[in-house]
Order: sequence, then structure tokens, then C-alpha cells
Amino acid sequence: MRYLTAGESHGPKLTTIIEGLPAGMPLTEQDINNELARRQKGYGRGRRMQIEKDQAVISSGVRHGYTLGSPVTLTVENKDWKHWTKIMGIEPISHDEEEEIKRKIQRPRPGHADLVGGMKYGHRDLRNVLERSSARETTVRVAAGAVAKQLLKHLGVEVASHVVKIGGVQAAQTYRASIREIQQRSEASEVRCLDSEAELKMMAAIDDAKKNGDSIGGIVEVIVDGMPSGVGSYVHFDRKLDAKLARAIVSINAFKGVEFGLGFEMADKPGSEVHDEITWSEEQGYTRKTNRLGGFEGGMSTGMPIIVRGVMKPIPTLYKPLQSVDIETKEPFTASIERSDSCAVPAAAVVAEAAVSWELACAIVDQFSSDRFDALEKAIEEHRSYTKEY
Ligand SMILES: Cc1cc2nc3c(=O)[nH]c(=O)nc-3n(C[C@H](O)[C@H](O)[C@H](O)COP(=O)(O)O)c2cc1C
Ligand SMILES: C=C(O[C@@H]1CC(C(=O)O)=C[C@@H](OP(=O)(O)O)[C@H]1O)C(=O)O
Repeated sequence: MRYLTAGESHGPKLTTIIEGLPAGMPLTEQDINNELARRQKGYGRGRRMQIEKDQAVISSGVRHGYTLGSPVTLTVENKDWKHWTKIMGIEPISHDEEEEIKRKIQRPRPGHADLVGGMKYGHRDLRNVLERSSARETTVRVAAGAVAKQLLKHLGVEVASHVVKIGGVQAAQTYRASIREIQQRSEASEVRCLDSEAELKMMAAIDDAKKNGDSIGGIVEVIVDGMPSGVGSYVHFDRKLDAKLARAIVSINAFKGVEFGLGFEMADKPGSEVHDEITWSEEQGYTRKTNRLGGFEGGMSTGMPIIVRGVMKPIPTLYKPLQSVDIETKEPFTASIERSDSCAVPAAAVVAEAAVSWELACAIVDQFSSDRFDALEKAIEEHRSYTKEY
């Protein structure tokens, strides 16, 4: 499977085309809209999220609630578009307005793609860069991820996420919830955190950052239950499924690192406290006594829950702006900011879930019979009995 996304942050709409989905899979706009609504929530978001009400329109590839096997096109309207028609070059602008608009776009923001993107493509108008580098694009990544999530759900694979750290406030790690509980409790939390004491401290940290004109980042965790074992492969570097997940996580705007299971803690532990002992039982087949490796051995899923975390840097646009250089005058300046998120870690957890869901669904579709969804379901069922008895 593959998908493309298109669209600018303040353009009329965002689009994704998904190719390679099996035919006969149930899919509705509501399945996608639930995920889009989840991405819009979260304490610390800026004013843009009060304007948008993300809703997907399916305009190809689905009839009577089932996929056809042909490309699925999804679009999401930018409600803010109507305020940006002059800036986006659709409506003519007066001389005075031109001056104002130009002044803003000569000034690259530190931590954004503006300066390097402008150099790379030869844009003197840095809006040409920021319109596409903006995380607004994650809307349609979540839409594509929602389709992948449906595919996984029908095959008995469930995905959830929660926030484990914001601005230095760590959620209690002693607690390991069931996937259902993670879904319910993270949904009920303003910051998608399972630890209610830490939740309050995270919200206070976001308030503080906002008050100081600053921003904060954090860590999100995605957990996957029910993934069949042996998906991915050790035989070639670009077939390793953990590597594909790592790329997917780091491709999310502002994500700078990724870890599986115990993650970077492994550096401090002996092998006996890292590797998971193997057992077999009639009911479960092969399993592991622990899951410190987070569901992967040799680039393949082990059948244990997948546990992957990603770290998000603080939002780069600050109300207390950092110094930069005007690309026309080469003079230093500190920019004035109109609006921005102070913390988007809770929203980014939903994006990370979508990114993980997409990679897992792709890997399954690549590995098993997948033109017809019923054949895929059967292939997965057979694979599960084979690996249990192996
Ligand atoms: C859900 C989400 C919302 C974001 N919102 C903002 C924002 O309001 N302001 C901002 O400066 N950056 C925001 N970012 C981060 C920037 O898009 C990102 O840092 C920038 O494009 C540069 O890319 P890089 O950090 O991956 O290098 C957001 C990221 C995500 C995932
Ligand atoms: C629009 C979204 O996030 C945006 C991501 C973003 C950025 O620079 O990445 C900057 C802000 O956009 P604006 O400049 O229009 O206020 C966020 O609101 C979204 O998540 O849907």
C-alpha cells in the first residue's frame, strides 16, 4: 500500500490518495472523522484549532461502505482558508497590503523549515515553504492512518497511545494498562495521560510555558496489541518493521527520537535484564515472559505488544521569539507572532498512532494475500494457527 498527501496549511483543502487497499473492507467517513476529532483535541493548542472542524470526504474507492480495491481519495477542508485568500495569492492585494505581507515572509523562524527550505527551492517568499512544512499536513496523515487502523481492527490488531512526558513532568511508569483502558483513559484526559496527578502537573507546565511566551515538548507512547508474529523481515535492512516504524515516527513534524520497549534504558542494563525469555503453552502458543524489547526481534514482530515511544521537541514558534536574520536586508530581528500552539504533544500522540497503524497495515498487506479483504482475514487466521503450533 502507499499514499500521497497534498495541500497547503492555509489552502482550500488537504487531500490523500491511498492505493493498494484490499477490496471488501468496511470503511465509513465516520471511522475517519473520529480520528480527526481526536487529533484536534488536547490542552495547549492555539486558536487555529477553534477555527477548524476536520471532516473527511471520501470521493473515490468506496461504495456502500466497502472498499473497491481502487484508490481511496480523502479530502479535508481548511475552514481557515477563507481568511487567507489574499495571502495565498487567490485575491488581488493592494500595494500597502503587499508591503505588510512581504515583511513577514522574509523572516525565517528558527526551528522551522523556513530558511533551509527557502535556500533549497530558491524561494524568497518563505510562505512557499511554511505552507507545506506545517503540521497541518498531519490531518490527512491521520485520515490515512484511520483507514489503516480500520484494517488492523478487523484483523484483531488494536492500537492506542498516551502521553508519558510533557515539559519534564513524567507520568508514573509503574502502571501497565490494557489496551482498552489506555484508549478510554487517554481519551478522558486533557493531555492524553493515564496518570491523573501527572496530568494536572503537565497542564500547569503548559500554562507556565504559555505565560512565559515559551513552548514545551514531551514523549508519547504507542501500544499495539494483537499484531501477528513474523511480520517484517530480518533478511534485508529495508524490510525491518521496527525500522519502518522508527522512520514513520521521526517523520512527524517536531519528532526527534524514537525508542522501543525499555528503549534508551537498555544502555544501563545487563542482557539478562533486557532479553525476554521464551515460553510455550497450549492456549497462547509461543510467548515471552516479559516484553522489554517492545515487540520486535530481528526486525520482525514477535506477537508481543508493540511498544514504541517518540520524543517531540518544543514547538518552535515562540511568543517570546528567538533571533533570526531577514533574508533581504541580512539584518537581525526578533519576529512578532500571531498565533501558535504552546504544546501539541497530546495531538501528536494521535498522529503517532496513525503513523504506526499505517506501517503495520502496509506490512500486513505486503506480506499476506491482500486483493480481497476476506482472503486477507483468512490468511491472517491461518498464519496465527501456524505460528502457534510451529
Ligand atoms: C500536531 C502538531 C502541531 C504543531 N503545531 C505547531 C505550531 O502551532 N507552531 C509551530 O511553530 N510548530 C508546530 N508544530 C511543529 C512544526 O510543524 C515543526 O517543528 C516544523 O515544521 C519543523 O519541522 P521539524 O521540527 O520536524 O524539524 C506542530 C507539530 C505537530 C505534530
Ligand atoms: C493547523 C494545524 O496545526 C498548525 C501547525 C503549525 C506548524 O507550524 O506546524 C502552525 C499552526 O498553524 P497556524 O499558523 O495556521 O496557526 C498550527 O495551528 C493542525 O494541527 O491542524
